[in-house]
Amino acid sequence: MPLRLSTADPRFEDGFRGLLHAKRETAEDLNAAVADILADVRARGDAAVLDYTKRWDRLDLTADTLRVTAAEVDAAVSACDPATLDALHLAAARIEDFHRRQVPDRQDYVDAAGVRLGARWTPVGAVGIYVPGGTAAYPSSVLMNAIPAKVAGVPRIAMVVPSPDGVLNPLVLAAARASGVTEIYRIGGAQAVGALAYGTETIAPVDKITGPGNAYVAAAKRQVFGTVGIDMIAGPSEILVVADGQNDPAWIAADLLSQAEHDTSAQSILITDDAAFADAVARAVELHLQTLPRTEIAGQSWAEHGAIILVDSLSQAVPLVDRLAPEHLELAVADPDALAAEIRNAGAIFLGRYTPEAIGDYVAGPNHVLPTARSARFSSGLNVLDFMKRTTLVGCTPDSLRAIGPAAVTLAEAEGLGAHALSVAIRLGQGT
Ligand SMILES: NC(=O)c1ccc[n+]([C@@H]2O[C@H](COP(=O)([O-])OP(=O)(O)OC[C@H]3O[C@@H](n4cnc5c(N)ncnc54)[C@H](O)[C@@H]3O)[C@@H](O)[C@H]2O)c1
Ligand SMILES: N[C@H](CO)Cc1c[nH]c[nH+]1
Ligand SMILES: [Zn+2]
Repeated sequence: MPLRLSTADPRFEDGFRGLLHAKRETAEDLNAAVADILADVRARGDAAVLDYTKRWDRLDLTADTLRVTAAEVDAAVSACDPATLDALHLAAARIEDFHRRQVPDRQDYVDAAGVRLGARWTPVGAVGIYVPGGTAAYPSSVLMNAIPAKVAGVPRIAMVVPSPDGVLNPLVLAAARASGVTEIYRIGGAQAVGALAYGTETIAPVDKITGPGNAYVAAAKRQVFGTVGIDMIAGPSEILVVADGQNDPAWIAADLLSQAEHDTSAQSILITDDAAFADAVARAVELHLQTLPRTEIAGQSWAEHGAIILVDSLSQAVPLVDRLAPEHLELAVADPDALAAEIRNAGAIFLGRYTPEAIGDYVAGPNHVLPTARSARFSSGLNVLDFMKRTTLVGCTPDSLRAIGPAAVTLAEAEGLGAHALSVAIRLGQGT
């Protein structure tokens, strides 16, 4: 049974702290194991990557077979069902269209003192995309990572995907082709992250690594941060549905299970103001679980991390939503815009009864790589700017330097930094 809570519950006062994912800590021994793998990859390059791939993915590669060839990608694309490829291309086109609107304009102006100011955006030079492949492969996640990089203008997009026992999902390779990936390596885990960060004889280092993965991948991304940039540490999926009693319970139950089926630690929560509806959703979840394919994962997730919260009125949902800061928020209510306007913290909001979260996972257009574990309080989903850098521009003339330079000299002297003061003053004819 998932947790049943109401406003009468004493835990309501503290925002149901027990529901928050505070326990998702990486174990120290896992961190140590990952540090060893990274150090080994740094020291031994390809040889270390090949050893770990043999050990963890049961795949005996050589430096020559690490990279997936263009002919293999051709064969994979031919092996895909045409209708599935059509769906993939529709998704890719919609995702690209949405992300194109995020490309920033160059900003340039001359201020009142005559100083030229501005900022220019340049793409990251090389990006590594991690595609998890141990137990489930997500072609949609390839699109969501690679397309914003392509739209940003990143010239080199290197993808890594583990190939346990030599098996690669053809649709993952088709997605790579559809989204502008320039090279693919059949490796995974911490060793793949290390290869992308430090480079090996075969794999040139990248500047930034994005993409989800298991605990080893997440720990490796944390440890290489600084050597390279990373996007975020995306944890298990989360869905929070705020629904009134006018919804079909079977629809809402399916929505809750859509994220529960990702992972046994995924979190699915319903907040409603209708007790009879809450009961009906709980029953509908049990019914769906009898027929769905990933029922073991979804059932465990729902039992251990599912919750139904009964509130007196839906306005009481607002502070709870903000406190839980969910990755995905569905507002299945009559006026979703009014409720959305009240909410500060959510990775993505799905408005109205006809907008299931799953539409955003695949074809809506916005990115499905979103902040989890309450990080929507301070961060946003993956986007084009994650693949670009902003460089500010300043240009003074003799006159504009004369206008603002003396204040810089004064502040430099106040900080006791003589060379700073001199480098301005000397141009004003004041230094020696
Ligand atoms: N948030 C998202 O958008 C999103 C999308 C897809 C997947 N995911 C998550 O990604 C994860 C995928 O995990 P996965 O395991 O299936 O694939 P994975 O590709 O992340 O990990 C597989 C690799 O883990 C390494 N590994 C396994 N056991 C190891 C050990 N004992 N020591 C060292 N390395 C080891 C191996 O190198 C293997 O190649 C899941 O947690 C899933 O929820 C998240
Ligand atoms: N919902 C996941 C992110 O939390 C992304 C995904 C991929 N495929 C299906 N769903
Ligand atoms: Zn999903």
